[in-house]
Amino acid sequence: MDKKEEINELIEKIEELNYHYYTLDAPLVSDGEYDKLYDKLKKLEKETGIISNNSPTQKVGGEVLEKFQKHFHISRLYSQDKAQSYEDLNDWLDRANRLRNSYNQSHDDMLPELEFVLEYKFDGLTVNLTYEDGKLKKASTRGNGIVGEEISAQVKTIKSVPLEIREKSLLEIQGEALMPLSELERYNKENEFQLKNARNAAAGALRNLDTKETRKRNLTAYFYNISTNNLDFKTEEEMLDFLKKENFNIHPYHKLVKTYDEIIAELEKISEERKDLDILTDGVVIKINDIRTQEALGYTNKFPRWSIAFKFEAEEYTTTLLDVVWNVGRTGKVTPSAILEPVDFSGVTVSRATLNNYDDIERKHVKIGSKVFIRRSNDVIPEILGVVDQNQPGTSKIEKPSHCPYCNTELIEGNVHIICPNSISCTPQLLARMEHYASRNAMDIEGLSEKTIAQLMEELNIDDIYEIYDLDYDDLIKLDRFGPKKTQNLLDSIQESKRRDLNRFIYAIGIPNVGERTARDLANKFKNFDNLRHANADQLIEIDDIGEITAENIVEFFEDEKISNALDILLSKGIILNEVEDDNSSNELENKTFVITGTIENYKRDDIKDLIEKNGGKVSGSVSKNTDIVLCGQNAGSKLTKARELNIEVYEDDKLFNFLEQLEGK
Ligand SMILES: NC(=O)c1ccc[n+]([C@@H]2O[C@H](COP(=O)([O-])OP(=O)(O)OC[C@H]3O[C@@H](n4cnc5c(N)ncnc54)[C@H](O)[C@@H]3O)[C@@H](O)[C@H]2O)c1
Ligand SMILES: [Zn+2]
Repeated sequence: MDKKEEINELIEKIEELNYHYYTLDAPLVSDGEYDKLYDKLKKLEKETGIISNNSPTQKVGGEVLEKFQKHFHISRLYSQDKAQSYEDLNDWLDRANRLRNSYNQSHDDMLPELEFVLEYKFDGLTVNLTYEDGKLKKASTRGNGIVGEEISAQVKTIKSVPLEIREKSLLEIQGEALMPLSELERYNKENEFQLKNARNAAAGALRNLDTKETRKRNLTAYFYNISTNNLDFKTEEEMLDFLKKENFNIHPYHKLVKTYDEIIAELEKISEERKDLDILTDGVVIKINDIRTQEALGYTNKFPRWSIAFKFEAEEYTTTLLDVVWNVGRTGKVTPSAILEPVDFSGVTVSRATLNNYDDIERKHVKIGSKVFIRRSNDVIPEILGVVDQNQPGTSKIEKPSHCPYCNTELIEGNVHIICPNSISCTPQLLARMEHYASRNAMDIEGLSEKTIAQLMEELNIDDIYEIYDLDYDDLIKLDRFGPKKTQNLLDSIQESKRRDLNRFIYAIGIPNVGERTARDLANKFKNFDNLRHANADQLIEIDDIGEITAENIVEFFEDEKISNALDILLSKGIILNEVEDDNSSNELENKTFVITGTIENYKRDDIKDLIEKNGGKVSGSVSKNTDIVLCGQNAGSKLTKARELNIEVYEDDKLFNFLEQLEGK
């Protein structure tokens, strides 16, 4: 195929994708895949010089739907030029500097050294608000940058959008409407109709004539730009200040930097932190701070020359679901795991994804052979967001298993999960229980890894945890990969694990719903294991964080004859539990919630968490109005910003270290 044909084909394909994305709010491919096609087109256009006015590279995407009133923007709205690498960013900086220098050579009113404001690139739907006489007159989508769709009623469902402001002159204010990820999760739990992704969920909500539906999605919005000739801002920062004073929601993250190195340092930080945010961001927008420089640099057909969007690696992809396998966990839960056509996720090949439970499969209409959207955040196993097309031909239903794939026992239906009730001899259950017992935060038996446990089960017929205490040198030395040293080390660590704190043991035996924290509470209250075994539900509920269900779980666990016998045998192996004494822990931090952020020199996060919990406090992963104190190390990011915003007490530097030392001294 010659290049011209290839260009035409790409244009056609991209136009189709644009239509599904911008007009229908239901994309056919992930952004990463779209960007690849787009970049290919740009490259071919550059190579051949054939650039049609109609090419998607030459215009802002998004046609208006008939069902909406057309809205003509007073000032044009633009897209953003993109940098996918530091090299691209450097090129942009060079260009901006060249443009500034050439301006300065021919003008007396010299432009200042470049400074940049960094903001999140919010991944939602652009909204343009028109204010006149201090009142919100109209709200519209961006559309193609010249004409958008009027969506005033829809935008007014966003509680934070001010209906009145103090400034009386005519203003157009741009921001991005977003559906918080927590809201997306809530919505999908509560509704039959499943939203696949927060970006399309926000766009679909605002471009919906039924404002009841818009309201149900609890959107939020962040604002970042004003187009006007009536106000005289000198810098981007001044403009943001103005927005803030007028009660627009502006994101607490915006940072003024001067050098390329500073920009890179921020990008590195944000690429990590954004994963903790409750909104989607697909990059950082880097804008020249000085407004006069912005004006001097101007615009292309499609974007400002004075700003650029640095895009992060895509987190979403599409691929085909090939099969579903069912795994059995420690408590007998049988959960589905999707086998995918391998897909390259910025360097990592992904071939599996979680599917939570059978309800999840049904709700998301996932079938064998479905083309699915998957999302990978942090390092966790990717999840399946939904299918591209519910009515895709050639797919087949995923059957719900009736018998355990491992032990063939008939499965029972739990609340949400299917359960294999054979806790005695179902291999994966046993293996997971033993692995949990031996894990670092439980009995901490070094060397007793999943792999070794599997080996012991298979070759020595170990089928309950107490049997490990009977192992001797001769048993182990004959196993594959076991030399004298490894054998002795494992025997030593098994011996050593016989003496542990009571709370570790309570955690290790795997009572349903009893995590580390509850185990500690139980140990503190009941002092020794016997008291706990004979506790009744009323006594258990006296503990703050234990509700009726957990209390019931605990009582049932100890009443179970098989469990009780196994525990008796286990204890008879010479396990000595350090009973909790009153002065062993303090309740100094009772009812206080802490958040840890940044790197704290000489301390591991887990250890700090331990210290706080030992003293009765709680540690949470995110800052909210329920946070009492934020412990702040180096390179702290958005959590710190949020803490300052909410006026939450922050311990850092000396104060932080004094506090930790005091706790350690307890
Ligand atoms: N999956 C698909 O099929 C498909 C199809 C079309 C487009 N897309 C996605 O959309 C992108 C192109 O869309 P686009 O042209 O709207 O550009 P864009 O979304 O990449 O960037 C421009 C937009 O960013 C917004 N923005 C967010 N935060 C901002 C901030 N702090 N300051 C300024 N602007 C901010 C503005 O609304 C602006 O219009 C593609 O790269 C792709 O990721 C995907
Ligand atoms: Zn089973």
